[in-house]
Amino acid sequence: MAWATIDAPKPGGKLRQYRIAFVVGTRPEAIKLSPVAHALAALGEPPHLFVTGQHPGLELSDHRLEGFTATLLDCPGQPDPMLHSELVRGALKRLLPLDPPDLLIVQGDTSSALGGALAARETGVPLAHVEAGLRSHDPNLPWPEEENRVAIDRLADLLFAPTSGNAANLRRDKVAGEVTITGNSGIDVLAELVGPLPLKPQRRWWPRSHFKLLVTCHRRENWGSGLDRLAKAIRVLAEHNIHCEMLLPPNPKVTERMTALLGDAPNVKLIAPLSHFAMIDAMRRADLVLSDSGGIQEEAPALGVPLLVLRDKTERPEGLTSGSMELVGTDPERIVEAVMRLRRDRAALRAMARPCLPFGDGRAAPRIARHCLTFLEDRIEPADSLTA
Ligand SMILES: CC(=O)N[C@H]1[C@@H](OP(=O)(O)OP(=O)(O)OC[C@H]2O[C@@H](n3ccc(=O)[nH]c3=O)[C@H](O)[C@@H]2O)O[C@H](CO)[C@@H](O)[C@@H]1O
Repeated sequence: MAWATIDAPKPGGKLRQYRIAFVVGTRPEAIKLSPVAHALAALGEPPHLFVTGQHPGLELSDHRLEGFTATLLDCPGQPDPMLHSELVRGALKRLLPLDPPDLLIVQGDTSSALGGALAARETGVPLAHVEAGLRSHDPNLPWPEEENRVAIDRLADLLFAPTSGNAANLRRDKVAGEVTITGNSGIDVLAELVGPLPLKPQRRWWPRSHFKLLVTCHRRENWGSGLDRLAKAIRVLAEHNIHCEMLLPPNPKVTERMTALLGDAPNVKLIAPLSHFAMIDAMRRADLVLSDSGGIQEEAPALGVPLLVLRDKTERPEGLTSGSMELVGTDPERIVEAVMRLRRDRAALRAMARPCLPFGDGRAAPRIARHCLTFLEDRIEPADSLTA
């Protein structure tokens, strides 16, 4: 494995170069780990990336990660996410002992993150979890992510909780590792893309000929009948002159189904996956977003974009408390009622569109990077000085 090295003395006069590695499997992991990688690099500790291949089309350069050394694990996502975790775990169990990192960092709740966490534990590599403590308190919603979160948090030495509610979940679970509230690094990325946070309210809802929705739906729980119900709601809304941009996810099964259900619907435009910048722009241009995504629940409040969440439960209740989003599930009547109500009631829509920061202030990554270094200094340097 090629570790990036820096010849100059470390900031603070230290000569020790730590070896920090990340596991990156999916687009949201790349989005949220990019600012952490850059914050570590700014402290003289550029991380090495283990890219699992869970999302085969993932381009590191789309997320400003191309400058970091990387090992490709060649473990594409599997229909059975548990099998995928096993593949990542096996690949890393072979690689980590060859040149062990001082710290392995995983993010979120993907099968890549779980595989990385298990491999770290089994090879004795300390583990940090970015985005720790999220809980829907229902092992099936979302599955397997809720189980993955609980398992990773139990294994981690360092737990970076985005919010105080996430930290409370971790205390309730009596995790053994050290918990720090940092904010979500996904909000740091928004600050890079749209400018300093908090944003000023920008939406006016001047009378327009049509009301515009942006819709994303990719969660496993919504495959099958959930997609049928959502498509039914969108057809009804389109008949009421509500224009809908439906974002097709990379998953071909979901894309084929949505194309079959909505390909010919008037006022509905099906669009291919967008770059993160284009996605944020599309969210800001929509009057209302409908989504089952986790990351979009964090981004919408910060951008001041009203959001209806196409799920029955969320692990991000902070967005509900802030008034930026509502849970509507996938019942067509409930979705249509909520959209029509908000189209009529502009005051309610405007109240949902006040930019707010329940998931972090945009400075999570430097906090996470500093904590990682403090942990390594405390852990490694005393041992080094004993053997010197
Ligand atoms: C159920 C759930 O919440 N699952 C998790 C999932 O992602 P999550 O559900 O957030 O995954 P998505 O695929 O929706 O990715 C969301 C991110 O991708 C961006 N986007 C979306 C569509 C598009 O065409 N282009 C684009 O750039 C969004 O702006 C957002 O930043 O993995 C994340 C990373 O571990 C976790 O934080 C989430 O908890």
